[in-house]
Amino acid sequence: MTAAALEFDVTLDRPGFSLAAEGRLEPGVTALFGHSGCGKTSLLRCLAGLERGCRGTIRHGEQPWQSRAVALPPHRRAVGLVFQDARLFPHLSVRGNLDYAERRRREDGPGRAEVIDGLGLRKLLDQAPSALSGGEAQRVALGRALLAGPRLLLLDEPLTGLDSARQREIMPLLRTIPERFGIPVLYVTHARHEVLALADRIMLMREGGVLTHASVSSVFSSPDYWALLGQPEPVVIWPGRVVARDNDWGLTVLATDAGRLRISEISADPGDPVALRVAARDVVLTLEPPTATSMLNSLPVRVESLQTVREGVVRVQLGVGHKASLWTEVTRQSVAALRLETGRRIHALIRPEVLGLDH
Ligand SMILES: Nc1ncnc2c1ncn2[C@@H]1O[C@H](COP(=O)(O)OP(=O)(O)OP(=O)(O)O)[C@@H](O)[C@H]1O
Repeated sequence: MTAAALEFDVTLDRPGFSLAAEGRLEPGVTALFGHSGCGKTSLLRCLAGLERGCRGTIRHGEQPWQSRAVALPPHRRAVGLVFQDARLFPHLSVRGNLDYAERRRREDGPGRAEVIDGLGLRKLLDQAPSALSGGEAQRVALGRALLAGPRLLLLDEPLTGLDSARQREIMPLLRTIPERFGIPVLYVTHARHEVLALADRIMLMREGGVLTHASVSSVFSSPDYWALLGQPEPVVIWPGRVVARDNDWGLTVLATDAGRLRISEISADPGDPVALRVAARDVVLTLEPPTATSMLNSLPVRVESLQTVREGVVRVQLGVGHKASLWTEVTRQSVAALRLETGRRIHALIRPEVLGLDH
């Protein structure tokens, strides 16, 4: 399949609501996140060609899907859509639902066996949709969308309504889709943990517009967006990579912009990418690097800024090396005891949490 980006600049006007959204979706998972009613589903419907009132331009690679002169109908856009409810054809078996999608395929796409085995559908082929659990039905819906050979996959809260065990079952499958099939995936969700576990980038919407569109790590690490993300405390996301396993101690060593970190062993191999979340509460400040502590990671840091956020509580921004930063919150008493001021060099003990791995 050709991996091409989707570019759009669209508007949609409804009584009491206006959408004006612009962006470029590269292959990979982009989470579409924002408060209820900000226009996420409306944008998805515009891209899929389902909103008659949608104006503007949409282009997939070199192919215009919408312009002044062109308005490709939904079935010519090769868009795969999966909603919160699986919407399978009830009168067809799982096999029948998949056959239908394959017959509609216009161009090349993933192989039938690859989709069936990749999503664990083989045992379900002869079942009726009414006999499937919610998680199974969503897997079939994904399989059906992929077999139609989509150039863009639009997922509208596909995990909502599933219990956490079923979510854990489907998340790793969703994560592999862009890499395996090389298509952009736009993923609407209200769940922060899904964004952190699945997405490469996040498109943050507010009141019908795109507020920012950038890597998950840069958006989550920026205080500007914590309120909209519903982020309860300061946090940074550090992209990293596994560099080694320390089998003697059952540890995994990671390389990050903040330097090498050690964490409890995870099921990842050297070279694998990982994302680390470090929240304010996982950071402890100390004047000297400790000689022995159960916190595995001690980093030299520099105080970048201090801000009183609540009575007696001071938020401290720390620089780590040249590229990484970190937040913590301390009492006024600790500010005095550690003599914290901008530019001061101290040490931070941190306990990073690894994101997006099922272990
Ligand atoms: N079919 C419709 N007719 C008229 N107004 C609509 C229709 N669908 C949605 N709206 C309105 O358009 C606005 C955007 O709705 P949309 O469903 O795109 O938001 P959303 O961000 O997907 O919300 P949610 O997170 O609750 O699903 C809202 O004000 C909504 O009430």
